[in-house]
Amino acid sequence: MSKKNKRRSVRDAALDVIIAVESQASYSNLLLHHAIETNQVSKKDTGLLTELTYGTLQRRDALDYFLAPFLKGKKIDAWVRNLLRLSVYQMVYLDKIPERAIFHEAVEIAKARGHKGIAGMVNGVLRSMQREGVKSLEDINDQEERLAVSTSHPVWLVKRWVEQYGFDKTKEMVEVNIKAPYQTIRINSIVSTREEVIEKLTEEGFMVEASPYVPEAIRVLKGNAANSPLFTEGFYTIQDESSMIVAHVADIENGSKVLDMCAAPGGKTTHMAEKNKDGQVISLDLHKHKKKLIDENAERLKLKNIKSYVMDGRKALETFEKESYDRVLVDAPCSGFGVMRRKPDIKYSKVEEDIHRLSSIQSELLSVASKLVKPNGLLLFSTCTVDKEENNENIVRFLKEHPEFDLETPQVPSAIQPFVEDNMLQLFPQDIDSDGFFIAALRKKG
Ligand SMILES: C[S@@+](CC[C@H](N)C(=O)[O-])C[C@H]1O[C@@H](n2cnc3c(N)ncnc32)[C@H](O)[C@@H]1O
Repeated sequence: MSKKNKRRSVRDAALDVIIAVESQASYSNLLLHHAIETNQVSKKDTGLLTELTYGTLQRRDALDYFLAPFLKGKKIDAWVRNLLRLSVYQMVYLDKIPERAIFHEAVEIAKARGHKGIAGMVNGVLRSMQREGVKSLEDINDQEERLAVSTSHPVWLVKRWVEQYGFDKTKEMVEVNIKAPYQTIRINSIVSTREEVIEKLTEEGFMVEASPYVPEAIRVLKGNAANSPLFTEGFYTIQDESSMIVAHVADIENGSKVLDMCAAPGGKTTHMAEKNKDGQVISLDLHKHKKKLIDENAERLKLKNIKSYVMDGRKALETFEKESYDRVLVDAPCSGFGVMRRKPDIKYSKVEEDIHRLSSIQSELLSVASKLVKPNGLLLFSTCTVDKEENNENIVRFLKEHPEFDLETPQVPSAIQPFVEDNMLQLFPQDIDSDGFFIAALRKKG
């Protein structure tokens, strides 16, 4: 079969990704990447595929709110609900797609996946919505609930954030969370400079600019940097700007012994290894398939000073010697509320109980890490989440239980300094238009 024959309509491909995300088969970014890589839609349609998939996932609750009066509690299959969501997303939020094209595609997909009866129902719902218009979000009286539905965040999470950070900050955050993120890359300082990479990518037709916040970061405004040969040749790594700040805070002296306890896929391990050419980085991860990602990244970036192990960080003391590392990083498993822009499924899969469970794992990892740091060494704690229980409160408790540590002012790039508060860095996604992220640096007394 020729490649052309294998191609499917862009909306059909988007629907598959949305259905798989809902059934928790995988993360949206991985599924979307797979659909593009396996050439399911033509190159020119990849932008639309991304927009339809992310848009529908990002706005799920608002779309359900618009659909509810037309479904009148009718029981429908998950794929039909998702087809309706996909169609309503285009009707309400995209103005370049003619409604007749949306209806036609929806009916064709419904016929192909179901039968004529379902196609008729889908057509009926969409045409009624077109005729009668959608319900206003202003009809929701409670302002926190309105904010939650209009930006499709769980109500409990919006209420929790309002309590922790106030209404205005929460509003800014949830509004940014539904905007498309752009890609950023971190140059490999061992093989190149930021200027050289910018020049080469521009020659290849990418639209890029230097990050105003992180010295080794480049923002990719047009194009997918994973498709450039420079990526395969190890000139850079795809990584969010917020994540890059960790290696700055680690303040590594070349020749140090570094332990990264939760290291896969190796974003921070490789960054720290680049800053520690004559030293060593030991990288642990709980999962075998993830350790492989660390090794692949180290090889691609031509870094020889990384040694990885499959290991539960909480058991690291059974293998590694006490007080033998200059730097220990706990880039902990977390609720991931800072990366909802790139992984919208996080909004629908996490429950409040996850926060308590994760916070206690983080605390266990910190406790083990504290024993592995040398006197005068630094213990670094980071998460890609926005939640006080997982972040600030873990650090405050740690300091109470470990008087041998002091909380140190984190050494962040100068443009990030305004965001440091009480010697901890909690970045919100709206701060530098990047992932929400938390970092604390704990110095073991000499
Ligand atoms: C936030 S991610 C790390 C991202 C990584 N530091 C980077 O910059 O690319 C957390 C990682 O911790 C791993 N993990 C979860 N629990 C762990 C544990 N008890 N010990 C070691 N690794 C763990 C997960 O498999 C996941 O890869």
